[in-house]
Amino acid sequence: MLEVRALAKHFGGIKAVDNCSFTAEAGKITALIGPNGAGKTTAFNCISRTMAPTAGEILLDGERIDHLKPHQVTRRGLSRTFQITRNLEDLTVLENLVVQSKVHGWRALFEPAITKEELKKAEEILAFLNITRLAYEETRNLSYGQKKLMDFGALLMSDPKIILLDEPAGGVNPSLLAEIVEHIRALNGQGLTVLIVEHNMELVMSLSDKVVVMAHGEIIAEGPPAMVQTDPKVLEAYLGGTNVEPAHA
Ligand SMILES: Nc1ncnc2c1ncn2[C@@H]1O[C@H](COP(=O)(O)OP(=O)(O)OP(=O)(O)O)[C@@H](O)[C@H]1O
Repeated sequence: MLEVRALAKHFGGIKAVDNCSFTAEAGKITALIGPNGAGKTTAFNCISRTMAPTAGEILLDGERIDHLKPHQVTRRGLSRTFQITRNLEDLTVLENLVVQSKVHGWRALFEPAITKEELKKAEEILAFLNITRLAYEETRNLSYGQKKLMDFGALLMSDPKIILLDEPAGGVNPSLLAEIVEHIRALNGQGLTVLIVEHNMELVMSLSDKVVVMAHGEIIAEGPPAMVQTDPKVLEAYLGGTNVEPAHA
C-alpha cells in the first residue's frame, strides 16, 4: 500500500532522514518509532508532501506520490494529523471538519459554505467519535483532547485509505487515549491502513502489526512488535538517546 524507498530529507548539513525504506501494508497498523530527533516527523512530512523530500520515492498503491502537492496526496487517499492541532478557533467543530477537508485553492472560495453531503458526512463522523454534542461548539471552547478528536474527525472527511497519525497519544489523558485507541482499532477493522508515530511504547506494542524503528534519520529495525522490542540495535538507540523511555511495554 505505502512504500517508502530510499527517502532522504536534508536540512543543510543535517540529515534528518537518510536512505529510509519501509512499507506500511494494506489493512495493517504500522508504527514508526524512534528517539527524539530520529526523523519521524520529517519522514511523515515528506510522505504527506507537506515537505519536499531531498531524494527517494514514495509510492501509494504502486503509484508515485512524491511529486504531488499535499491536497493531491489527500485525494489519492492518504490523510494525516499533525503533532500540534491546527484548527480555526472561531469556527464550530462541524465547520472545522468541513473547512479542513476542503481542497485548498481558489475554487473553494466559490463553493457553498457547507454542502448537504459534507454536512451529512461530518455528522456521521462526529457520531462515530461520540462528539455529536460538540458539533456547534466553537473550537476555542474545546479542551486539548476534544481538539484532538476533532482533528481525527477532519482526517476522516476525505475518505482516506491510509491515515498517518502523528503522536495521537501526546498530551492526552488515559480515558481519552483509550477512546482514541478504540477508534483507531475500529477504523482499522473496517480496512483502513494506519501509520502511526508515537512515543507511548505500551500503545505502540499493543496496537501495531509492525514496528519500524528510526534513529539518526535511518531505519535500524523493522518487524513485529515482539521482535523489535528485543532487538539490541533498538535497545541501544533508545538507551543512548536522551528523552525517551526504553521499549519496555
Ligand atoms: N525545518 C528544519 N530545519 C532544520 N532541521 C530540522 C528541521 N526539521 C527537523 N530538523 C532536524 O531534523 C532532525 C529530525 O527531526 P524530527 O522532528 O523529524 O524528529 P522526530 O523523530 O520526529 O522527533 P520527535 O520525536 O522529538 O518529534 C532533528 O535533528 C531536527 O532538529
